[in-house]
Amino acid sequence: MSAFPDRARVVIVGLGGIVGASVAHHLIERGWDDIVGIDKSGIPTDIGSTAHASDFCYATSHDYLSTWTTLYSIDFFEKLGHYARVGGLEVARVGDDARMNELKRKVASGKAFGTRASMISPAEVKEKFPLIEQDQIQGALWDPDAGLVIPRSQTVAGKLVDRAETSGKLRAFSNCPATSLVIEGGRIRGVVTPRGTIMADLVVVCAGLWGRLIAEMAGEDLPVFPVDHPLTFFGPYNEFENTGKEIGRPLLRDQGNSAYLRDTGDPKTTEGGQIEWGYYYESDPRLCHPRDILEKEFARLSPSQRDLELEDVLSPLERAIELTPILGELGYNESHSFNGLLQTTTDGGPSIGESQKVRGLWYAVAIWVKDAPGMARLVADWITDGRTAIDHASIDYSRFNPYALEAKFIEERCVETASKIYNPPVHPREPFGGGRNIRRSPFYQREVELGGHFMELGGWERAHGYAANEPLLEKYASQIPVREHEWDNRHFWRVSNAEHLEMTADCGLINLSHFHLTDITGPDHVELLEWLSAAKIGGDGNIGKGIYTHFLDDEGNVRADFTLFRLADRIRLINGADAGPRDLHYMRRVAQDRGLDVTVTDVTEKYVTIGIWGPNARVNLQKVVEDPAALEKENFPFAAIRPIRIAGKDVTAFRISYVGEQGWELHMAYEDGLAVWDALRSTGVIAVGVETYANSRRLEKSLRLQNADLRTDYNLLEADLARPKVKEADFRGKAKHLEHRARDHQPAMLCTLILTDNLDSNGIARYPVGILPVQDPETGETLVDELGRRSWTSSIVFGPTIGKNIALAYLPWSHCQEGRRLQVEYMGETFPAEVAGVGYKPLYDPENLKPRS
Ligand SMILES: NCCCC(=O)O
Repeated sequence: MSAFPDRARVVIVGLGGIVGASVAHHLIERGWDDIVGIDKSGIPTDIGSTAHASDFCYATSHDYLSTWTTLYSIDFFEKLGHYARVGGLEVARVGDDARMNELKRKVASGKAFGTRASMISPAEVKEKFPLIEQDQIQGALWDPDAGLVIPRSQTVAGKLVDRAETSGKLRAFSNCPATSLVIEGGRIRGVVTPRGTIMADLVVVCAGLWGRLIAEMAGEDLPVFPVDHPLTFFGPYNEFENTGKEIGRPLLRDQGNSAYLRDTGDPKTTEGGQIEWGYYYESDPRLCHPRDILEKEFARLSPSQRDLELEDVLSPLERAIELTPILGELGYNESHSFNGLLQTTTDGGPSIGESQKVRGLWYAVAIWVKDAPGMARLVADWITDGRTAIDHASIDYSRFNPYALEAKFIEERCVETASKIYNPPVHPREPFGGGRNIRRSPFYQREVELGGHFMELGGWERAHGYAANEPLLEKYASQIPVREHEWDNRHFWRVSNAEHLEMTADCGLINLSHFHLTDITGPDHVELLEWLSAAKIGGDGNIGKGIYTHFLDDEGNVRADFTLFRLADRIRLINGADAGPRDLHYMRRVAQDRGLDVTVTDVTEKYVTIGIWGPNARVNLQKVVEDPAALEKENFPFAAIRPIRIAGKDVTAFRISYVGEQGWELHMAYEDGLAVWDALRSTGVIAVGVETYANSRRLEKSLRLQNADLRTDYNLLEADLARPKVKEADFRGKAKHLEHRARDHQPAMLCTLILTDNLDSNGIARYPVGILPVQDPETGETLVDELGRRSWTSSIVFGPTIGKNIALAYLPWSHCQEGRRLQVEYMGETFPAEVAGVGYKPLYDPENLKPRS
């Protein structure tokens, strides 16, 4: 063993798990050396979740990033000779139509993201998996590429570490916990261990179940929580003895019963042939704070394998025996069964990326085995290049607002996500029930009185529509279909579409208090934003203007989309609630890296915003402002910002529109908000729910949303957001952007699609939600562009003014023709679609005359 080092380029905390080992491997692959890995246990770990994981790899999911990371991992494990591609089943029991529909949706997501999952009949299931009672099921998803890491991910972790050590680029130290971090001037300097302090430029925390304890050393928290997960064993099961098969049968998921099953294969190649049956406590998840995880010497099996009472799982086990009677025939191996700890998280995603507080401290926590090599590849690329092969917004630790890193919130949300690991299916629009009412606008009580239908974003309670507007349903009945399919209608309120139409005919107020607001001040604030933004920011002519622009990454791809106010002494960035926190941390880091003297401050809770839009926006606003003439078209040009006064309060009015109508965003101090709301409502203008703003009118206007339609997977020209001219000043991504402009066409374009017919095979009109693969009707295959990127609906909604389902999707250049016929797949059925516009193409008011009226 090498001498204990006192310095390294990188220290990995938690090297012994599959995540730590994979990070070491990928950093080395990206050219890093002088890496030290430490682990509080053995290497490979004998106490972490890698030591007991079931090692499933199912790639098919509704999340593109996790499909990508799992497919990458499968390939990685297979190349190492450690993957059994036995295939995986997910069954729907007779009577469980919700599960059956979910499986069909999953197959569609698989087609969108590139898996080979398909639906198969009960007879086909029986053929693949003879242990099943065929009459218990109505169908199944079959993924031929699902499988298991063999013999265990723990073995792979050991092998990766051995290889890395052999390369001379990694030194590994087991039984060496991190006891504190050395942090100076907001930067990581090293890790303290009982064996000595290792100074380092970078520290990557891969400590899995104990990750929160390491984050605490940096004064921050991770939104993750270990949760019990019963793993039970039945045997002996020696059907595959001497067959040479590591694993004999496909994997079986029975999510309707919150359970799964697998065999452990040939006893000669494993620990003895058994069947593993696993379960998730979904009605009563049992969290275990990392502080309460036992030390090794006190644990019966290991700290992450906690004792299990069979009675706790008896009733789901009985249901499992109905499906797979063999479980009742084999003996229960009590001594080998346990509650394995796995990580659950507040939003289902891991915590990856640089610390919010300490530069050079990175987290890679809450990663399942199936994603570990893929996530490690992203981490290594991110650390090395500042970007990753696919957009990483959904895993970035910077995505969390401060309230989302508080203990109570973490616990509430983790309980909720733990209760939804398998069942019931999660609707794409499903709001969280826990961790609510964190942020309420000053008009919240008024909205409650109006019968607001609330969902949450960025901690804000947002009304998507108001019961008080239901009388409008009669007025617009012919334009607002009743959604007969429960799934299409879930978490949707028909009144929202009536509000949409009323705003179009007259005027409406929209509560936009959820905007994430960041003030950038200091001598270099313009220089920072000039460097980051594609639009020109500097120059006195821009003072008093609102500017819509983007941050690009070094590849010229879109990483942020927002408006900003160029004020005399500051820039205020107005951002989506979802995207804002990441952009705030990004600006701070870039300013620091470039040595700029700026202060970046989150002012989200200090100000609120109301939108007033519609053909009568001006006349209504003129009724309550102190100087009505100032609102006249000639006095208040489009995109201008002007101070106005309403109800004796100072308001910053911004003439802009995300809903394609005449009107303003009105920004004011939080404490002035209620008076302004009441004054505006006194004119008789209705409150319009945020559904119109965020979804229905947005898509009628072909407007793009960051983290849905805009991602770093596509460039600014593909998103059709490039300006006519490129600004003089240099900016991040400019060189690549110029290269993109020089092409005669882009590999793909973000297009507007309409569903030309939405009747399903039962004659029911459908209003699809979620991810739908976009296919060529000739072949039935999902479209793929020349860079291998697949086409799916990044947004989809019914537009009541247009009377059709409208979607946005990136299409390969070969299919970018207006009128081109396509199809989309939803719940096992295909619907004809058509390209309504290549690139940015509003279907409502295509000339954009209304906002400028
Ligand atoms: N803990 C076992 C994982 C099972 C699954 O991936 O469904």
